[in-house]
Formats: sequence, C-alpha cells, structure tokens
Amino acid sequence: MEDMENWLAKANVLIEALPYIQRFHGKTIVVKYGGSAMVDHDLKKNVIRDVALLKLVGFRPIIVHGGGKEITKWMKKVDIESEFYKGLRITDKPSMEIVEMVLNKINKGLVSMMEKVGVRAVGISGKDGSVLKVDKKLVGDKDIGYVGEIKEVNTELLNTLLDNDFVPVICPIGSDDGFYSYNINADDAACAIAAAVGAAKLAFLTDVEGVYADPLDKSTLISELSVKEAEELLGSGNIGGGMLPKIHNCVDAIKSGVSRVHILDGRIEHCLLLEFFTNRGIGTAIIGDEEERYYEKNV
Ligand SMILES: Nc1ncnc2c1ncn2[C@@H]1O[C@H](COP(=O)(O)OP(=O)(O)O)[C@@H](O)[C@H]1O
Ligand SMILES: CC(=O)N[C@@H](CCC(=O)OP(=O)(O)O)C(=O)O
Repeated sequence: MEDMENWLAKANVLIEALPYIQRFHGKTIVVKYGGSAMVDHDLKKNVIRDVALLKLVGFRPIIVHGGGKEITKWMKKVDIESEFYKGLRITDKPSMEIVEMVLNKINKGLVSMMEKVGVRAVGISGKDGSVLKVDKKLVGDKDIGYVGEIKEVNTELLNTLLDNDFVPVICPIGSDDGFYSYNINADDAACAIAAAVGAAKLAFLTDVEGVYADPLDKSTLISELSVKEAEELLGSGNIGGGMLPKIHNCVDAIKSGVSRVHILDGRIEHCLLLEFFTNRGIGTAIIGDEEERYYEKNV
C-alpha cells in the first residue's frame, strides 16, 4: 500500500510538470551559473544533471558561467590581489591572463560533466565565433582595465549549436575590434545572450536564497520584484557586491523582452527543477508587470 502511495506521489510530480514542459518545449532558456554556487562538487553535478534533463525534455538550454571565486583563488596563488569596483574585477594585463585561464578551465570541466551524463555540450568563450564583441567598459569615469562592455552578441554560432542539439556552455570573455581579450561580468554576459537569443527564461544560480530587502535580515527575502520595485531597491543602498550587476541585468533582461528572470539559490539541490517544473516559487522572480504575476500563479 505504502509502495503504491509512493508511486502515485511520483506520478503526481510528473503530472505537475506537464504544463511547464509544454510551456517551455522548444524554447531557449539561459542558465547563469555563478562561481559562488560552484564550490561543492556534488552540487555542481546536480546542476549539470538538471540542465541535462531540461535539454532532454525538449528545452534549448544555454549555460553561461562565472567563476569569480576560483579566479580570486588562483590570483592569490600568484600573489595578485583581487580588487573590485562596483562588483566588477579591476583587470590589468596579468590578471586578464589568469581570468582567461581559469574561466576556460571551468568551462571545459562543465562540458565534461555534461558529456558524462550523455548530453552533448560545446564549451566556448565569447571570443569563439565572435559571440561577444565588446568595448572597454568605463564605470563613470573610472578605468577598471580590461573589462568589457558588450556591444554585440553574434547568435549565429549559438543557434548552430542549439539547432544541432548541443548545449552551449559559455564563459564570459569577449574581444574588442582589435581582437584583444576582455573580462566580462558573467551576469552581463548571460543577460546580453538571453536578450539576443530571445530567451523565454533567464535563471541566475547564486549562493543566497534570493534578494533580501535588507541583507542583514534573512526574513526580508523578496519572492517577486517588479522592474519598478527592483529599480527602487537598487537606489536603496541595500544591494551590494555581486548582487548589484545581477539586479541591473535582471531589469535589463526584462526590458529587452526576456519573459521571466529568476535569482535562485544554487545551494539548494535541484533548484532548477523545482523552479521550472513546480508551482512553488523559490528564490526571487523579477517580473514585468501585474499581468505576469497573475499568469504565473495560474499557469
Ligand atoms: N540585498 C542583497 N540580497 C542578496 N544578496 C546580496 C544583497 N546585497 C549583496 N548581496 C551579495 O551578493 C552575493 C551574490 O553575488 P555574487 O557573489 O557575485 O554571486 P555569483 O558568483 O553567483 O554571481 C551574495 O552572496 C550576497 O553576499
Ligand atoms: C569583470 C568581472 O568582474 N568579471 C568576473 C568574471 C567572472 C564572474 O562574473 O563570475 P561570477 O559569476 O562567479 O561572479 C570576474 O573576474 O570575477
């Protein structure tokens, strides 16, 4: 009897997933996998398996990954101190070399994990196929070195990979018109790519439950944020560090036509499956308007 109940519960989980599978079937989705949520190998394996499942039920996933923590670790090994300005790494020439080596290493590691679970993946940087063309980024009038502002996303290679059943795994390095390498914040890269491919959803996996109205008070977790509320929050002084570029990018992504943007806790096992296939909202959803709120609850 108990066995029967267990089986029925499992069947119900699959049935609950049905409308979501229908909604996203054939749609391109972008998963931004942040370095903060990559520290545990088992969790990493789960994230990759979740993306593999999304692929196998007919979605067209693209992974854009970061690796900020790993870069900082390797910089320390060669006695380079990491410095950030408004959440962005100040990147001189020697730092750029480390950034590129570390991100490429992470990239191929993720590809191997994906291939191991039987899903074909291709790892590229934004330099391949000129996917990410950049100009040097200035923050106000501050020069932060070889940091790129994306000016163009070439989707040709991405669409070729997606159409041929590969999962593109992209690390955030781009090139300028002179083909010099630039370090790009991975949230910027994910947002620009999601907008360029017309993604139906952009999910940021990070190492917090979601966005807090007050980062010192965990009870202030926000489950839904409209663009207007997100913009107000950015001006409140309560958003700091890596969350700054993330929320700016969430707002930009919605404004560029990405329907759903989520910030999820990558430390929760299978957070992607929970977000995509169930109606328990986890993390923080950034949404366009009241109608979207209504639609999500009634899907
Ligand atoms: N209001 C806030 N709500 C949630 N996290 C915040 C907030 N302000 C700052 N943060 C910080 O932002 C971090 C997430 O950004 P980041 O470290 O760049 O992650 P990732 O590597 O996933 O991009 C969190 O670990 C948290 O310390
Ligand atoms: C310009 C800039 O800050 N680039 C980032 C690129 C990696 C990244 O964004 O990684 P996370 O997603 O793990 O933060 C950096 O050098 O850390």
